Amino acid sequence: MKETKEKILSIENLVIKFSLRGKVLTAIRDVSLDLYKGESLAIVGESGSGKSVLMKSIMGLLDKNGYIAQGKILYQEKDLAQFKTEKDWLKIRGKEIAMVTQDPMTSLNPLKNIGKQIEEAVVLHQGLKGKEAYEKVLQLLRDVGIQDPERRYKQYPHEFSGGMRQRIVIAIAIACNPKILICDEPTTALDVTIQAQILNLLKTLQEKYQLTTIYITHDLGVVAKVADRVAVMYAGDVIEFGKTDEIFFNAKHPYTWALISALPQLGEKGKELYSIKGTPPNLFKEIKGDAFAPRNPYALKIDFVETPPYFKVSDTHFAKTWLMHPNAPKVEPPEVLKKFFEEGRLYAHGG
Ligand SMILES: Nc1ncnc2c1ncn2[C@@H]1O[C@H](COP(=O)(O)OP(=O)(O)OP(=O)(O)O)[C@@H](O)[C@H]1O
Repeated sequence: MKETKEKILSIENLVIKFSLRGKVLTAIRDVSLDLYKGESLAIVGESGSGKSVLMKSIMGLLDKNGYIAQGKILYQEKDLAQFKTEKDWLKIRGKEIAMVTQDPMTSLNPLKNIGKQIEEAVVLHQGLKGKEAYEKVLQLLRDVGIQDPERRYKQYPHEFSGGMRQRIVIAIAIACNPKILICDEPTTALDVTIQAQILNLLKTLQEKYQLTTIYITHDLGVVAKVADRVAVMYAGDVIEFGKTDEIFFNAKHPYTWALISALPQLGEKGKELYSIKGTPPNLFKEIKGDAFAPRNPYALKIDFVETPPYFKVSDTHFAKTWLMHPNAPKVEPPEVLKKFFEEGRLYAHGG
């Protein structure tokens, strides 16, 4: 992480619920999370763990049946959780906090050339006009690695490959001069080589435009490439967070162990890749204790009764697991992980 510790966004005790056919589902359960200026934070977790809902809440994009039941989202001395109208959100969305999603086709207009689409953002958010706006678009196209921008300006989304379209969406996001860029599975729909190029591009732009970035992903490979810090979500809660090395090579929550064990790099030749057994809890019901307990081979009795607090691993690393309690039995991570942790720590410290 960059050495600045200035907070740019603070989520405090956030609870988000959805009304569905007369019942209530709790998608975010008392989440607190700080985002620091200039950093790149990855939010990881299985499908349904609440990553997208959490991000949508900071952009005012929750579905109509969703609402913030409790908590704060503090940004520049404002509590975004209190925003009620679209007018409020328009001051933040795009302008201060922008988002790049998995499928660029849904954010691009198929009937307009891409130059005009980027130019609209430049005119609206940077107040440029005419030739100046046009030049800015060309510069943005170059910034996102699109060659021959004068010719490309006039082309339509269908004339670009998936990777190129993602670059255009990134150009539109950057055109708004946001402070925070949320990348929601930005490379999931792309093939592996293109994925790497897009991630490199995002890293370069983060430096150039001094962006704070949040990556939502279930791909720990992406995390390793781009993130300074990682927050691991399970069933609507952040169960562990820390610097990327701390999460990769010194994880403490058995759910994080399970996520890392499922990494393809850890697969043994001829053996099926590890996958987490069981299913996440029903979010319509109240969750008692540690939500992961029923799937956790290391679960203690207390895990089924009481929610663990955050235990401190280091100044930057916290884990919500009773295994960290001083009186808990000493439990070693799975064998395959121990080896990975040891080798990783050596590598991470340059030894
Ligand atoms: N509009 C909605 N109505 C009811 N439930 C919803 C709604 N939107 C999201 N949810 C529920 O909230 C929970 C969290 O969903 P979310 O999309 O944030 O998960 P995710 O971690 O982003 O998953 P994925 O990786 O699949 O995108 C899920 O149980 C989901 O079914």
